[in-house]
Amino acid sequence: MNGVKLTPMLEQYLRVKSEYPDTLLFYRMGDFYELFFEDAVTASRELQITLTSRNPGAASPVPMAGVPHHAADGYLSQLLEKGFRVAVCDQIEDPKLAKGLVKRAVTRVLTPGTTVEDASLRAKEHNYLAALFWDEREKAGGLAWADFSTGEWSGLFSRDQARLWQWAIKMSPRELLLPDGFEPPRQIAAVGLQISRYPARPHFDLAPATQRILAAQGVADLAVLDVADKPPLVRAMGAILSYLIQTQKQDITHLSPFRPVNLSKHMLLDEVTERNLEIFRRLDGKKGPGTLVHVLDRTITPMGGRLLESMLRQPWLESAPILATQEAVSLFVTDGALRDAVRCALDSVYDLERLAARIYLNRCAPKDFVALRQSLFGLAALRAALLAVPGNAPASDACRADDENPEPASVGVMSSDESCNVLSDVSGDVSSGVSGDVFGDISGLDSALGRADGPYAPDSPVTPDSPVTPASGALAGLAAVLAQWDDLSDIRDLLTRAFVDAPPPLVTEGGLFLPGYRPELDELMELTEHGEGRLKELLAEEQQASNLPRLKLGFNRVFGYYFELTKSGGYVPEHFERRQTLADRERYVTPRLKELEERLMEAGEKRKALEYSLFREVRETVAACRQRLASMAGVVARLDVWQGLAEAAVRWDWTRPQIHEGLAMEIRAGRHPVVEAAAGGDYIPNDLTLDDDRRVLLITGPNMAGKSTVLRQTAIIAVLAQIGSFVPAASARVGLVDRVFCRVGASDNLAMGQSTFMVEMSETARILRQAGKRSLVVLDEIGRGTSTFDGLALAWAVAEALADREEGGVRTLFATHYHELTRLEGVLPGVRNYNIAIKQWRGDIIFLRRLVPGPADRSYGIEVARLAGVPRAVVRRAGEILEELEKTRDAAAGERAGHGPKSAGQPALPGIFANPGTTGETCLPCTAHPLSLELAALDVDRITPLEALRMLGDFKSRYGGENAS
Ligand SMILES: Nc1ncnc2c1ncn2[C@@H]1O[C@H](COP(=O)(O)OP(=O)(O)OP(=O)(O)O)[C@@H](O)[C@H]1O
Repeated sequence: MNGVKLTPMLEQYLRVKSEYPDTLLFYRMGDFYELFFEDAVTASRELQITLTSRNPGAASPVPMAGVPHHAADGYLSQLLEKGFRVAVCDQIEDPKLAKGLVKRAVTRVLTPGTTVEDASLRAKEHNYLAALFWDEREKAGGLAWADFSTGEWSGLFSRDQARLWQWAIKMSPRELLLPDGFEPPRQIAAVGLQISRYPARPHFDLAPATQRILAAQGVADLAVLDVADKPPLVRAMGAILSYLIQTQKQDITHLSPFRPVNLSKHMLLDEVTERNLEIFRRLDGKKGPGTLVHVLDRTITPMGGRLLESMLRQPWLESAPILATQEAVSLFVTDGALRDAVRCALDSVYDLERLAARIYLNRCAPKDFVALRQSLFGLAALRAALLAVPGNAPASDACRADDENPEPASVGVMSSDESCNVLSDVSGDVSSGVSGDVFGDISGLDSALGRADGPYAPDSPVTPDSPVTPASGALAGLAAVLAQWDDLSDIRDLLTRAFVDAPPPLVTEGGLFLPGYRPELDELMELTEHGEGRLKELLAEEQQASNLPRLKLGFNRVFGYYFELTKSGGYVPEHFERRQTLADRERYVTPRLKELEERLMEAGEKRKALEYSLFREVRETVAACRQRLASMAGVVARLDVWQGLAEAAVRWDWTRPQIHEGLAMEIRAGRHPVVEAAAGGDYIPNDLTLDDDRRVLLITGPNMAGKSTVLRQTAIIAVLAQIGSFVPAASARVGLVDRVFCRVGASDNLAMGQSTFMVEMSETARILRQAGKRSLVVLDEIGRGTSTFDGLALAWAVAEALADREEGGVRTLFATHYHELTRLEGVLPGVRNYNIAIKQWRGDIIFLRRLVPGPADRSYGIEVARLAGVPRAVVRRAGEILEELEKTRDAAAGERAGHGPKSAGQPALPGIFANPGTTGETCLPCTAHPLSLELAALDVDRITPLEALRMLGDFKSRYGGENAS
């Protein structure tokens, strides 16, 4: 900037820019937004727009780049997508009236986490802005997140910083606010979260945070929001509000009531499990095909998609909402006509939730009202579809879309006829807003289902293992929804009367409203659109009244409109005022012509101004209905999720699982939904049971046999069951799961600054500490990332620690190539061997994909390598080496034991597995060392460092042998 001669305009620019140093400043000049200096260079590179200069030819030219203001949205969303923050500086006075330089000010700051424009949002995904605060002295922290585009917000308090970071990764916010100086772990950089740093004061300060929250939520006490005793969470929430106020330049009042995550009500799926189960992204980080959500998501509206996403992130842990959802899904499964009709109606419902928020925030364009109007017609159609259930045919015939889906063979719910009868009998309460469902109850359905005498009444808990039978709750749920239904017909009628079908993009240009909406506007429209006709009418009147058939109408810049007569003489009416005399003609005006002309001239401007004010009036009317809109958006989201889950169930032939509060899981003919979708009809289903006798399944089998698949399908079935979905199995009984841990051996996380093995072990440590009796642990080849002996020893110890618990082993599926582990069966309670069967045929192996009891005989790694196309010579050589290794192993075992056991495919571990003097029975530490038992029982999270030190001394003195002090 040195040497640049600053004009007043550039001085103004730099003054504004200095207040927004971390943003690109879009500076309004006429019909363009211009960027200068560094910003111009950046924008021209990122947006591929021309870089020019403000003062070409000057000694120090000022770089400049610009975009037309009417096309700014597209450019803004590109910048947001790339992670930039943009301050929009508008002219805040009419340039025509300005004395000197036009006043300008930043009217909003756009950031990736606060955007509300569709172009910068993904329809079926939330767009979270998050803030994390950690109080080092109190050892407690809070993470809050808000979707500004919908108004949903939530968060959690924890005394475990690692847990907060895990949640931060899991919620994957577009932007994360951190207090200055608070360093995030390296994972955060690796997962690509955008961090914005803010001074702790005043953004995270407790007192102002409290004030901001109370004002934003319209409550007098934080206790109402259940955060009064969670100061770090209050600080994080306060930071979010402060950031929103700062960027949006307006009060933030549209957020729904804050609901902290209630960990006791939801199944916990940490971010590693989500990743390993490929729920939202494949292991390679990509979205789309290959993920569970891609197979499952048959929702139609954005709200439905987002609700499904929330449900998958936090499945329920309580049976009531699961059963309620199952009931509703069952109804849509059995009644294909209803499902079709509802799908058809949903098709015309746009993103009601975000539309309502945009309108409320005054960030809407005319097209938003047209979309809203259409959505409200969709609401009426939706209600008609639901009401038509008793008659069945009429509503669905009109828009029956696809009959290709076969009905599922077995669904244990009532017939649609039975359903219909109940539909109109029961009323209930419909919760407001989509977010109402996400982390709390689905109150409409729950309350309808939780009838005092019903099997799912909240105070009649499902007893362990008691089967849950279908009930007529779905109809009650639907009836409850219908009883509270609001078509918003007043708003629909208003919008129908008001807006044309294809309004222009800008509110200031006019052309938005329909004739007949307001008489005064009609007049102006008539003038602007039919002004010429009016003039012609006046001409005809004058010609007739004065009998001047040769009278003409003309226009010039000096006089405007005029009448013209030739000088041939003759009569000139009295009210004609001469304006100009030419050689052969004279030009006149009349009072009526002047008045008409004035009205014509003004009409264009007046019309624009009137339309603008009418637009604002309509906006305010609709904004006042935000609560009703949000409430219906919630209803639509729920219906959409129900029908979507039903559609998936029918499409993939899934069944309704039985949920119970015991610990057993029985899956008959289970399938992995994603692998099945790819394999088509070739998928081979498997049975799997976890119960008291079979608590820890050790699954062996050749590479490629299908171990990981069966492991993950079980976890996925549990997740699906607990969101209330049907599951890919012929039948399933699922004992409620409070946490799923899914770890895959050699996941590479170099980018996160940890070695593969380190990552694996820290994840394993977390499981051993956190997994409880109700958890489901899925371990896929743990221990593979180190030397064989270390790996085997660790895998062994981990399996022991999970199986050998006072309250009974943790439900665990453990896939391993360490065949030695199979010896744990019969030694530790609940451990059972399974393998995935193969067949050998002419030296090749055939994968049968069947899970069968018993251990596998060996790994068949070399055979699989051959199948994979490893060159023959290498395969042959590997065979020879394997033979040598086995001979050495047998000889060594023979030396030590005389006749040691022939281990299955792995070298025995000296000193651990060989047991001299026995005849080949299992020789591992059948009973664990007392120290390991004590360690296993120790809850490290609950002891202080001092206690730990004391215990260490104690262990050393008791088990330290000679060296014990
Ligand atoms: N039940 C099944 N039916 C059909 N195909 C299957 C089935 N199970 C697995 N497959 C196919 O086999 C492939 C390998 O399965 P998977 O990764 O589960 O094997 P694995 O035993 O875990 O192998 P490795 O030990 O090498 O990790 C899958 O990608 C899938 O294509």
